[in-house]
Amino acid sequence: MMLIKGVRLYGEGDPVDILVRDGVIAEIGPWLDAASTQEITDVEVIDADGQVALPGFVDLHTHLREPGREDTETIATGSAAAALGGYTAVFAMANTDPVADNAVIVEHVWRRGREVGLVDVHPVGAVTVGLKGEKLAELGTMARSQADVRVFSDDGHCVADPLIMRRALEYTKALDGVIAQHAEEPRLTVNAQAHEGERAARLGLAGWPAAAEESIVARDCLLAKQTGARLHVCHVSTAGTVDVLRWAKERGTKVSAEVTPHHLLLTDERLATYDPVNKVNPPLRTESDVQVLREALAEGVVDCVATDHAPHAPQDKDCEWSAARPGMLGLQTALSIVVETLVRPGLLDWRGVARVMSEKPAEIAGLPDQGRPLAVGEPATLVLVDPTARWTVRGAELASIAGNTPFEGMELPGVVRTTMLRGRVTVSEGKVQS
Ligand SMILES: NC(=O)N[C@@H](CC(=O)O)C(=O)O
Ligand SMILES: [Zn+2]
Ligand SMILES: [Zn+2]
Repeated sequence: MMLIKGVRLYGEGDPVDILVRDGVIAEIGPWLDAASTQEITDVEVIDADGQVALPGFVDLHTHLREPGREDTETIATGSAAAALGGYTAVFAMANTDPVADNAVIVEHVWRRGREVGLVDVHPVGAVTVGLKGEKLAELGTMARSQADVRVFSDDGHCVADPLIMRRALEYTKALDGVIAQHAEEPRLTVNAQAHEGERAARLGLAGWPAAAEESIVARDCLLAKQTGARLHVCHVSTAGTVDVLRWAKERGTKVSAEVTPHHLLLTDERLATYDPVNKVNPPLRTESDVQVLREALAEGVVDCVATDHAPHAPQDKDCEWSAARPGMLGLQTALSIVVETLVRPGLLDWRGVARVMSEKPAEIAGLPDQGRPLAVGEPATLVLVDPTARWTVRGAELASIAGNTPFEGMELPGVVRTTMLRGRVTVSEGKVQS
């Protein structure tokens, strides 16, 4: 049994205590120890004075690199990074080696996640065999496997062929699943290295035009509307995509969308140093895109935050810009970036943080026991955040094997003190409990 003392639920109202019994929130009230728990021995007390309690975060977009690139991240190290970031569930993208395009691989990832036990690891199934975009993978077999796959994505690649995309949407509709699309028209991004605009031109980097993203999002929204299937748009990066999403939602399309922490904070101004730590797909965009993305998230046109946590080995990052792989770490810095870019400027309150980091992603993925309200009878799957403390990001100190963070040296607000998964403390005072 556990007693969490002195937290403010969703950062609202007076501080309360939360009694956790058998993995469930058993009681919530002021000064529980004085009354109901008086005779109870064996109570572990968590002093959370001044902290904010939120439902555990859910990341719809994580690259765990196992199997295949265990030199950069494993299910164990990625799970630790996730728990430290306040996450209780993550969706592991399918672009592993071998690709997670069949039941054997997704069951392996699922089982390994359970063994580690720090967060619920849900494998994402590939949409097409080998992410090649040519032939649908066995979506049904993955859905019926132990891993119970409901989110399918070729992330890293776009499902570019409109006919394959349409079939995939029809198929996943029947499975009650969702396609998460990496929206990038490949014909418009051949050799692309940076956001197409003034800065890329000045730096001599080939451009990745906003329209390469927006045209695919528009096309897929039309296909989703026509098929009645659910579409999720990965890592939205442009103001134009927000316009398309707003239009599609207004006409009743079942579309949801995520934005990454880095697209909420960083711009292509970063590229001036040619440091590949800033190379990511889709690329960092402009100040006005960043502002529009923040407002769209606050408003709900963009539904949630997803990290696109993408660990890479030093040899794939500490090299010349054009040779470097795109992607950056995200799990341990996501909350702080959301606090910095949305809570502090007053665009989102803590209730809103719970919505965009926990409730919405759980709903999009169809998870019944994540993103639940903090209420009696609900699973004790939650995170306790110190809202006023600050910390300095050091890539080498993060739990990931790789260290490629663009936030190196930044001092950020919001510190995760405790993470709890169904009553089990996975992080205590910022340390993983394995
Ligand atoms: N975001 C990235 O820049 N890279 C991702 C792939 C992806 O999300 O498209 C990766 O797997 O490294
Ligand atoms: Zn992607
Ligand atoms: Zn990704």
